[in-house]
Amino acid sequence: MTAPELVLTPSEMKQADREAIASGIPGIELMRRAGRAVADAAEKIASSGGRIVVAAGPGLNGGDGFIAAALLAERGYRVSLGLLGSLDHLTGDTLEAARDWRGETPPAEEISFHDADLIVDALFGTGLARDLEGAARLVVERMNASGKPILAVDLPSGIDGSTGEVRGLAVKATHTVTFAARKPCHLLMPGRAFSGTVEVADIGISREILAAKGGSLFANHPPLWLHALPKPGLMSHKYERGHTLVASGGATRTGAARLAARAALRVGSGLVTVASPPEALGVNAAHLTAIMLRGCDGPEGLHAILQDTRFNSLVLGPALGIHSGTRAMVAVAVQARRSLVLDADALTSFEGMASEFRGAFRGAPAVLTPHDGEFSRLFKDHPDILDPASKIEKTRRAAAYTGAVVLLKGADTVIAAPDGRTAINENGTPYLATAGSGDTLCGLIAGLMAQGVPAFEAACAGVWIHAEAGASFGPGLIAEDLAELVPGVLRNLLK
Ligand SMILES: NC(=O)C1=CN([C@@H]2O[C@H](COP(=O)(O)OP(=O)(O)OC[C@H]3O[C@@H](n4cnc5c(N)ncnc54)[C@H](OP(=O)(O)O)[C@@H]3O)[C@@H](O)[C@H]2O)[C@H](O)CC1
Ligand SMILES: [K+]
Repeated sequence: MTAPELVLTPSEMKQADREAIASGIPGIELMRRAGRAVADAAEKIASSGGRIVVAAGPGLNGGDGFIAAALLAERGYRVSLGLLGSLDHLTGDTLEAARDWRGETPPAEEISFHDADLIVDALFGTGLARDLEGAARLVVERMNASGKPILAVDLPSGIDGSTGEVRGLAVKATHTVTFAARKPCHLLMPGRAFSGTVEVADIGISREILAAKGGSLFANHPPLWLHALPKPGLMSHKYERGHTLVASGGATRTGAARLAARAALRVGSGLVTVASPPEALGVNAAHLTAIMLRGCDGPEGLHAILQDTRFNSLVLGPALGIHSGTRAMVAVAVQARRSLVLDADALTSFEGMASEFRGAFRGAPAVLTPHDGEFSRLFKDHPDILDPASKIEKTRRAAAYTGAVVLLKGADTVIAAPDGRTAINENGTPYLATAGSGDTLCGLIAGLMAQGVPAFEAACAGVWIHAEAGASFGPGLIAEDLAELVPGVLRNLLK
């Protein structure tokens, strides 16, 4: 089975580099391999004998650029190289790499990109330390204005490797070659959009070293959680596949719960029940068939239903209303220690009250699924959680604080477990930004937990399945479609 894809932060990658060097691969050799991978990638983009312009920076990223430039010239390309900063200031492996290059080294701000078939961006990689200004900014502006294909070395210059943020200005690359493992900026927005097609080149750093220095951050793909998905056997009974309970809003706000319920059923929860306020029983009954229905009058009603221990997984939040009654429902659910998904109103009802969530979810598996706005409202009195520039860091801190798996939604959804395991999702589609889409996601996660899938794996799998379903449909997608697309996604996954 394929191993999960490790993603390393720039500082983890630096440690892995050091470890690889300590284990006997000289730094210059790592750089030569990196430079060769860049040259190989350039050859796939620019036709033979074409013109390639390399912009090299003062650090090791620039060193990779010198190696690539020298190799491409040897291979018959017409190569020119512009250097940011002075040749006299180059040191270490970069200086050694520069000696391979036989051509001129005019200032990068003076080289022309207009007749290039390909631009190689080797200005800055993981060592970017501040916003682009002056000469660096000028070069990047001209590269972007050229309209030529740009191959970024390691990452597009100006993008922060650990957060994916633009530091003032960044290269808009069409291709990126990175080394050993992807960095967060290749998956997080906006870095992902600036990276173009990303290729990971093996430069001989072993997976053992990568896993020892990184090991807690992953790209969210099936190898991360497929092993945890249930595969119902011939003898399995619907009660063994769990019973998901979804709380419904009032008479005019019932659709969200039914969307979640349908998704839970489609993802394999053996039974699913909508818990409905008495006044909404009629409207819910008119729309439900395979899904069961129970009257549930507020927190007391929920408490009574949960006396039946077969309800093992709950969704609370979609369209429940923002008020103390919703807080009381959450309290009942937490006390009952069932698998729990909290979304929407169940989060916003705790605006500025995150302290009530402190460690609250340590007793049973729980997943919180905020979007940015819900996250900011919930943790508004917690700058330590809201302030980090990195979405990964924010999500991890929220998970550590609450003891729940936290799933911070977006084009680059991040899922973090309290133990630090974190995944970044990348198969999303803009078509998922449609009313009710989040309700469906809650149902998928709860339905997986009902079947015994642990919270982190359920959240990761739920996000991926949800996005895959959305992407398979494309334009015109509405939330009602999503649950119906789940069987096709599962069929492919489980075959
Ligand atoms: N296994 C690997 O991944 C390998 C990666 N390699 C390459 O190494 C780079 C990282 O190299 P590093 O030297 O640490 O950093 P950079 O080259 O990205 O940048 C550092 C230099 O850039 C200057 N700098 C930083 N920010 C700015 C800025 N905003 N404006 C101008 N100059 C800037 C910095 O100067 P300081 O004044 O801050 O010191 C440095 O001079 C990695 O990305 C890979 O490409 C190796 O080849 C080995 C294998
Ligand atoms: K770069």
